[in-house]
Amino acid sequence: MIESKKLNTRTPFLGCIADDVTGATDLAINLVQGGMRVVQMLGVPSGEAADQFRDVDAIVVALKTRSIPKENAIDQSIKSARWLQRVGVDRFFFKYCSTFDSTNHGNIGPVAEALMEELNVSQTIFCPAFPRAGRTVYRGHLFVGDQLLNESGMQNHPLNPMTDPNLVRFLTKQSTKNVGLLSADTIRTSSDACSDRLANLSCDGVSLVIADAGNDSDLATVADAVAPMRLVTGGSGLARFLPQAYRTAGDLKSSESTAEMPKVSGRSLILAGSCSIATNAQVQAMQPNCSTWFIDVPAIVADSQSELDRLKAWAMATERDATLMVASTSTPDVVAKLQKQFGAESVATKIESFLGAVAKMLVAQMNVRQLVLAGGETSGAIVGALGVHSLRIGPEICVGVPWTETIGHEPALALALKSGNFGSENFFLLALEMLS
Ligand SMILES: Nc1ncnc2c1ncn2[C@@H]1O[C@H](COP(=O)(O)OP(=O)(O)OP(=O)(O)O)[C@@H](O)[C@H]1O
Ligand SMILES: O=C(O)[C@@H](O)C(=O)CO
Repeated sequence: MIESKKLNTRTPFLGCIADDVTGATDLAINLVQGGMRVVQMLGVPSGEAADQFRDVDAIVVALKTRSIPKENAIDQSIKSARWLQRVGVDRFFFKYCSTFDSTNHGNIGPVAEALMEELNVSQTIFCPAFPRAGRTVYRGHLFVGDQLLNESGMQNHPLNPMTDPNLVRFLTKQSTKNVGLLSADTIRTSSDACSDRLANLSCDGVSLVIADAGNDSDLATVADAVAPMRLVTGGSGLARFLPQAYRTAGDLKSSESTAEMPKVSGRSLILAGSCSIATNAQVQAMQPNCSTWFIDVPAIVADSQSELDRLKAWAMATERDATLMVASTSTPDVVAKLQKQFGAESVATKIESFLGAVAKMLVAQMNVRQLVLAGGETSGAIVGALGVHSLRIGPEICVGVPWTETIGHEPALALALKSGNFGSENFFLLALEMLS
């Protein structure tokens, strides 16, 4: 018996596929806090894995697939899953946003179904709840703090406005398989009761199961119940409890996980492309502490190179060590106007690639080495422009946001990738003070 458990424990054990880069670092820090040694990769990984993952329990692959056409999202997710299988991982986790960011067409349902087929899985769980960040699910309805999802500000999201808080109904629209619920009543009975309920749902032909969760104790119970599943899907709230569940099941060895501060000195830069309520407040609160450039969106649509040149001249004229902040962050009325004028997708892409070019220029020419990025799509575009391929996870700045340090990137950079809605009003200052 002991012998077979020994054979079951392997490193890397868990392979994760995240649909955006801030979500990936959120997942990574939660796995580290759960006691796993984690490496984060950016983009679909390729090549053979050498010895580099021998001392790693989990690999987190950060994609940028949340808001792209679903065929493309499926393709990148499956390629990542195949690479993870080649590396030898045993269990898989598909990470999406704790606010279930998606549309009636996907990509959460379609990607999950494609992964199920690839991994030969007949049932999986959908557990976005992240109570420490205020996201809870009750009777299949998603709340942000005290508000239903569709009244939380997420109804104004620039790319995926969330207008239906009923996740069973919403996931059904995106999926081909039957959707059911693992309710709080069952979860609060026991993890065995959850396993029984999952088995009964499976007999009834239900393959996709939304899980309620109102607190960390619910998540720990769900984690115990889903530990045997080859594929689990959800937010980082559940992921925080999976390492212990795998250890209790005898599938994962205990290991020493560390989260060291990045040791990178140089100039600091904040780049904000999120238009969430939290980021709007954070950008406003940071202004007295830095030199700020607000992006003129019509001007970058017309001629982004001239705007980049203007921005460079502004940056050169700032005090030598001043923190710089460049933001497109706007209120919903301004966003709606710009989207009407230029098209939602096109304006988003222009802003993302402009911010990517700003980051590249300021790192290359102005000794910027410490970057705080706000927004998942935004961060994905910027790390892509910088050519960052993997990250070491450092200590947590606030729930779901760690400092990270680039691996194998010249020059080394300290990066904080903040999910749009995470962090208190003084997040940017807090983050930079941790480095000083
Ligand atoms: N002023 C603006 N008008 C229209 N679109 C904008 C504006 N500023 C930013 N955007 C776009 O809105 C999108 C914001 O998405 P992003 O993922 O970066 O933030 P978020 O959704 O708040 O964060 P997260 O995904 O981490 O929750 C980006 O594609 C960005 O380019
Ligand atoms: O789950 C969350 O809320 C975040 O990790 C995220 O994915 C936001 O982009």
